Amino acid sequence: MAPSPPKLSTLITWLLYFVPVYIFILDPLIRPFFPDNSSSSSWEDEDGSAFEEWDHTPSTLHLTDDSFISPEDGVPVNCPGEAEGYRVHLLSRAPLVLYIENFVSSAEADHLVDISLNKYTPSIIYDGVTERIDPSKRLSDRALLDRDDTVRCLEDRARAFQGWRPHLYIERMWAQRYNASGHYRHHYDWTGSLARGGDRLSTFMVYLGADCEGGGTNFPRLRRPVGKAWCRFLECDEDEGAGGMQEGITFKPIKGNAIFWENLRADGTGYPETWHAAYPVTKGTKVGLNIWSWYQPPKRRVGR
Ligand SMILES: O=C(O)CCC(=O)C(=O)O
Ligand SMILES: [Fe+2]
Repeated sequence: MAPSPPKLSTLITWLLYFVPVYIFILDPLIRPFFPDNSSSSSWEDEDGSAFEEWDHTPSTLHLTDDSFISPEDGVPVNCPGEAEGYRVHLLSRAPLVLYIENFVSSAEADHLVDISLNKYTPSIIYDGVTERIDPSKRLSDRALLDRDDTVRCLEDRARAFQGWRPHLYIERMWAQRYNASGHYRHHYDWTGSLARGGDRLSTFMVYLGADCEGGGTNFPRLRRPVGKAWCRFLECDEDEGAGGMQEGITFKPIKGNAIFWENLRADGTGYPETWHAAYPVTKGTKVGLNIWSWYQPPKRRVGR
């Protein structure tokens, strides 16, 4: 006698078991074998328009080009005005998000602002094809910093912070200045371009100048840690201007402090949780410093 087909109720029961097994067990297991770089084509702003944030985009990634990255060229590191040390606080494990108090000293911050003056040009965005100025998405000025002693010292600090990780390249540093109404809409710093030669593994967002109101750095997909301890660094409901309306967490601009986060998972795909924005400055001026680290996977030797 042919076996009778399973009853509908049995099928539904199987499905109810299968869905959580797939989501929590099978999918995480097979995901590393099928890296999802589709995120590279989903650079979407909240209004649904394609939007990327590159400051400088080589048509092919040349991580040896010293107009784009800061090669380790053996120049001895001399750190004028360096602070005693910094303090690190863990905000999230995956993605790794760390808050660094006193990452640059006040003297270093002032020096970096000084050398950025007279170098500012309007910040651009890049949509994968053309670079353009679009103040509705990014309204700020940026300055490429010369690699003087302080900048080299900071490159060295950023490398050390990341354990002198091999295959990591520090991008030339840009200062970014926001005056009143300056902002940067939500975006990722990564692009899903690892297979094409490299991607931004990590970001240090350093506050060099914070004589401003507003201008917090918002991560709508990160959750605020419990307790009040983080309210020193994060907008909390009682903070004026926080308004209780903001999604996720918002870091207050505090001179000398930095947020560090990893953009890429171990398999090279980007973390959606790193979606972030610079909220509008409502008064005064904010100056930030981006330190981006690129990762370029080692090339496999053929025939071994
Ligand atoms: O200025 C900020 O708070 C964030 C800046 C930023 O996200 C960027 O320049 O990529
Ligand atoms: Fe960013």
